[in-house]
Amino acid sequence: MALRGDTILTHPTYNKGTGFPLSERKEFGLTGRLPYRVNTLDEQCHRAYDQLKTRDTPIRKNTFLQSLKDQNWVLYYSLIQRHLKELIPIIYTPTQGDAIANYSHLFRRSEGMFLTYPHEDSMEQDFLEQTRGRDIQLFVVSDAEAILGIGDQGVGIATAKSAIYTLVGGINPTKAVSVALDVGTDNEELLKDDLYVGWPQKRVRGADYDRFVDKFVQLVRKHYPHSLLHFEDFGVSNAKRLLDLYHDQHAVFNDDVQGTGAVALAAVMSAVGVTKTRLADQRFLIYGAGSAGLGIARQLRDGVVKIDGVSASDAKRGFYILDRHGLVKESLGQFIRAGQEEFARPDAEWAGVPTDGNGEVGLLEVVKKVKPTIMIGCSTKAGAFTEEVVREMAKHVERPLIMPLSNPDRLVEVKPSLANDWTEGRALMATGSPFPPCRQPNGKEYIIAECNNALIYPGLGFGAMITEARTVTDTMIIAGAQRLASLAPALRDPDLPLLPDFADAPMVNFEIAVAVAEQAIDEGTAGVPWKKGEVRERVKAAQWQPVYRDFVYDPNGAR
Ligand SMILES: NC(=O)c1ccc[n+]([C@@H]2O[C@H](COP(=O)([O-])OP(=O)(O)OC[C@H]3O[C@@H](n4cnc5c(N)ncnc54)[C@H](O)[C@@H]3O)[C@@H](O)[C@H]2O)c1
Ligand SMILES: O=C(O)C[C@H](O)C(=O)O
Ligand SMILES: [Mn+2]
Repeated sequence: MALRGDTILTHPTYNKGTGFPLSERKEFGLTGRLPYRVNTLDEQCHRAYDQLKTRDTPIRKNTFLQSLKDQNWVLYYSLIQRHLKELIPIIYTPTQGDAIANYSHLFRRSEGMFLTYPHEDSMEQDFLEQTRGRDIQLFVVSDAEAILGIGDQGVGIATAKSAIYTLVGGINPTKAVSVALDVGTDNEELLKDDLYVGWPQKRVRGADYDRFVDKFVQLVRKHYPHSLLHFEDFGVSNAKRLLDLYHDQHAVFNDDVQGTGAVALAAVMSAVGVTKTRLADQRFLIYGAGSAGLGIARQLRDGVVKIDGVSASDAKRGFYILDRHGLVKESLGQFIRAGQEEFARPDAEWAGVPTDGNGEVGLLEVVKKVKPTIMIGCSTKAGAFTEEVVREMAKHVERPLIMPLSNPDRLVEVKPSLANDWTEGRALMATGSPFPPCRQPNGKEYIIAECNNALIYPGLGFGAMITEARTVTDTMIIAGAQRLASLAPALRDPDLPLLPDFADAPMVNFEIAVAVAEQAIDEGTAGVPWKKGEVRERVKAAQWQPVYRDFVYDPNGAR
């Protein structure tokens, strides 16, 4: 390595702080630059954790950790790895929502790559400046139009998604880049804010937007043909459309559509294990039919087909989806958005069911008529699953599965404690953000599974990346979901949570990566000539660990 002195101390990839051993201090010109004591990584983590504890709110803890990440990656990842369950909600959902919403005000140091619409002409040069000499395997890109459930955040960058890839999936952070595609914002608050750091113009849409995104995707394809391109929090009019557009060109993955679909399928498989029924026996109600809601609907439908051997048209009959205009039924016409039409219910089926003044059928009426066994929320509408709705559902089903998946936590369709009370502790539950356990009337504690795509996307992505998969197929995703479901605690004991705990997420995602890689090899999507039997060892060997590596000074070497 050719870096020396302050340059190495201010470079988060190489900095070890007081962790530099004496020999390296001498070699890199640091002896006079650091205090006497050489600390172990354990000691450094101890100190950083003590400092973190003095920050009294989640957002202050988030800022502290961000600053640590700007200084020393090994220390940052090692500290979080030691306190994974406590700190994931600080760096990721739900706190990350506040951090992104306040990005311009909390701003200290930029991280990742910013490709901004008015600089379109220099995009290739900008891209190459940021990636030169690097072996990039993963791009996590967002245009920040639909960040969690909090909407358009302009220049919000999905760095937390990348950090989770490292923490949970074992991706080397030097091989991952977060990219902000800044095409403006329609968020008036941001446009009026003098401190806003993004491009303060209305969002570019239509052909200009498509050209800009395409330019970026083609750069990824040209310079990193074997990388995985992960799309995050794009608006509903673009998410699925872009996924379909690039699906056959490159290994692309939309987390909100596919990651959420996969983790929801695993939770539902776990629940049907508890109720000893089949996927094909369920009546699914999905409330909020945007990127996530439709991704889940399609994934569950495909799961019913693949796992229970039912035809696609029969499988589809079990689905009822609702959006802003209530139940999606054929007569909604122009209000049916692309992707919803395949789930639209025939009107004849709803004859005689009470509607509002506009002929729309609301949630309560759908629950009364359909008697769903599963109700999933991805609407961003806090409290939409009211007491009346939940009690009505629980009247007809012994163990209703209720999954309010909207994030962050303040946007959940129903708080688990309320759903637990209203169903006398009978509800099986999984949420998008972490929630405390509930107490059932029999005195038992019920742990609420966290059904967040972070429980699966790091493994899905790693499996695709390591095999240099040419495309990410539905069958690879189902293989990952099935492996996740097989690890569900509820399958061992129905009183246990529907999904593994986040503390076990690294082990779980290792298994998911293996399953996805094996599937890619089986179906011929893999670009590497591996045999299935070697996958486990390959994945293990490729996982990055946050430990200090020895450095040798070489004035002529790379940095
Ligand atoms: N748990 C997870 O892993 C996970 C993953 C992805 C998204 N989410 C959450 O799901 C929510 C939706 O995300 P998305 O990416 O699908 O957003 P989206 O904007 O694509 O979809 C939201 C949908 O909800 C509909 N909607 C809004 N208000 C409604 C209302 N009052 N009644 C019925 N429908 C309504 C919208 O019309 C839209 O179709 C967000 O809160 C997001 O954080 C959770
Ligand atoms: O970011 C998350 O917590 C999950 C999901 O991708 C979301 O958009 O809500
Ligand atoms: Mn998301």
